[in-house]
Amino acid sequence: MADAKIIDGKAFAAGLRARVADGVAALKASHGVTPGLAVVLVGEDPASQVYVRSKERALVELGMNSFDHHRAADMAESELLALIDHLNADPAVHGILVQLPLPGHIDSQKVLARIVPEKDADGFHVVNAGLLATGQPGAIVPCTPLGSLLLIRDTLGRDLKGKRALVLGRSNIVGKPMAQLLLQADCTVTMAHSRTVDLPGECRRADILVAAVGRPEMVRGDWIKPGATVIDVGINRVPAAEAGKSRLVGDVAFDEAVKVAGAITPVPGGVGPMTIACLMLNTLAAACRAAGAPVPEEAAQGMAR
Ligand SMILES: Nc1nc(=O)c2c([nH]1)NC[C@@H]1CN(c3ccc(C(=O)N[C@@H](CCC(=O)O)C(=O)O)cc3)C=[N+]21
Repeated sequence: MADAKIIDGKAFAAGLRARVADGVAALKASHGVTPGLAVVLVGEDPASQVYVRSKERALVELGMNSFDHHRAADMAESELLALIDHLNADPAVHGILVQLPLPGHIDSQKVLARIVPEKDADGFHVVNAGLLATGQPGAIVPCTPLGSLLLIRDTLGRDLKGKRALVLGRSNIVGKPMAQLLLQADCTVTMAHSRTVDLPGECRRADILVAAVGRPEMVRGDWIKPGATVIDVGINRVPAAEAGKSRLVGDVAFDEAVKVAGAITPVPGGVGPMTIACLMLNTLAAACRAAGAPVPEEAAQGMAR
């Protein structure tokens, strides 16, 4: 069999960013509103600094306002909550992102719960999780699952009815919302995790396999149904052959899987760039809702807007 089609998330994300930039320009023209995202970074973790910088760059490129709030790792939880309150009340801020993980002395759930749901650009607030789970209008969908669904629809077409989907991983930020989106799209959804009996067998039944467990190259080629669509959410840094160097690998053993799958996302260049593009889309959507303008269809994914 021919090798799988490699799903170019980087190219799709570039197209999505261009559509968001058009939406930003249209909202400025129609309502005089410039979408703004506040990015809150606590501490000096180098990986977090890289992500935050790429988010800020994307915002400016797309014509949006970027409000940076970098704070020391030892800031008090009460100070962070006060900053969130301030951003909640600021009409120029349409989205708020608190970069995770937070330092250990800060309760992340408490901080995320403080963001007003309408400004929760990550879609992590329990209100947004609940709106998504119950299929109600106005849900902000988490960026990585949203980006993954856009790639799945671009590969298989809009109609995913009756397909068997398996989500490997049950986190609140990827696995659970991914399963909700696929269910909303009329897939038959299985959620698998570390305690699943016969993980390879479960995976082999899936027409759509989404791997989000954070274990480097855990999903092997013989776990994959021939022709399946494989979405690899994992971004794992592992030692490279050359001493002292590292490389990025996904949760899927790509070289094996590419020989079996029908289509597969690479790491890097797959889901990662979609996460940032969808953060831009969610910020635009939040600004549209705040202004009473129509919300882009891509942000809603078939749910009521
Ligand atoms: N509140 C919050 N929201 C997040 O969305 C969030 C977060 N905290 N904390 C950290 C993780 C991680 N994350 C990534 C985004 C883009 C890439 C990405 O673009 N990756 C590139 C490669 C990057 C590289 O080369 O290092 C790729 O896969 O092609 C990766 C990881 C968002 N996160």
